[in-house]
Amino acid sequence: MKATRYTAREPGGDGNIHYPEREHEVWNTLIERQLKLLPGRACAEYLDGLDQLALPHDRIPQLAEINRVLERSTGWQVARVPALIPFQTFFELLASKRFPVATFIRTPEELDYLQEPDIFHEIFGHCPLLTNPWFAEFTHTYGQLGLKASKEERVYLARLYWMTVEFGLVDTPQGRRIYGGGILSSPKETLYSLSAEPEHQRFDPREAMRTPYRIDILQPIYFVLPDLHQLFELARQDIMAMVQEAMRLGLHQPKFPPKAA
Ligand SMILES: C[C@H](O)[C@H](O)[C@H]1CNc2nc(N)[nH]c(=O)c2N1
Ligand SMILES: N[C@@H](Cc1ccccc1)C(=O)O
Ligand SMILES: [Fe+2]
Repeated sequence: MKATRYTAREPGGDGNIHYPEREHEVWNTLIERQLKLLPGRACAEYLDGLDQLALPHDRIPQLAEINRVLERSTGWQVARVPALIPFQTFFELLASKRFPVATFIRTPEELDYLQEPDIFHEIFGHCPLLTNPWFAEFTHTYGQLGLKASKEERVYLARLYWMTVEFGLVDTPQGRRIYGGGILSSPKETLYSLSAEPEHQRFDPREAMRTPYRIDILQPIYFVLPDLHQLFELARQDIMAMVQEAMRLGLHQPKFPPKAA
């Protein structure tokens, strides 16, 4: 696990996390910037979830505020974690309808894009869609499968997650839209993902699982769902059989340069 450059903050005696003013300012800059960019770029289900969350602009929200909305809509909760967590913990959380939130926020220098999932990524990027029953069911099923999966199967499942929940796009009658939380929390990747620069492929679960990725660059390829309900359909199919097929067919060549050592 890559060492994180950030330190997650813990709650004080009153149960609240006390962030310094400069960190609330990063949140404010990020949310104001993204709220200008996302109309016409984020999918309707995400924007609906964002309305339900009614996130504050002037401060980093407390996890309890998020939980009140998630509890009411899909029964999900957010769970405070220190940073990137191991697969085992990650799948245990998702399998119990808890989403990991690392309680640190990026520095102004990394505002447009950072390699680690900070609180803005987890809350602004992922939580709005966790108010959507279909998306919540897919994520819950995914966690349960991950828990039962072998080490090698988990690597294929991670690619499926990466190409959907993290970096997925969806075609809609109004045009191509973003649903992946990893894009929605990055001003830079929001614009880049819908541009002609990256490759766009029609979503196929096996192809997604065969496609290697790096977490420290803008993605070279995005998979596009014909509609968001397809994720719900996928949760009802035999994903582990698709994992076996992807393993048998093997990995595609990486579309990115090897990571500088
Ligand atoms: C499967 C997924 O892509 C990734 O590997 C997991 C692992 N650990 C994580 N840890 C945190 N805090 N947040 C995440 O989104 C993830 N994602
Ligand atoms: N790159 C995302 C954060 C992220 C890190 C790692 C995995 C997924 C997303 C952002 O800048 O907001
Ligand atoms: Fe994420």
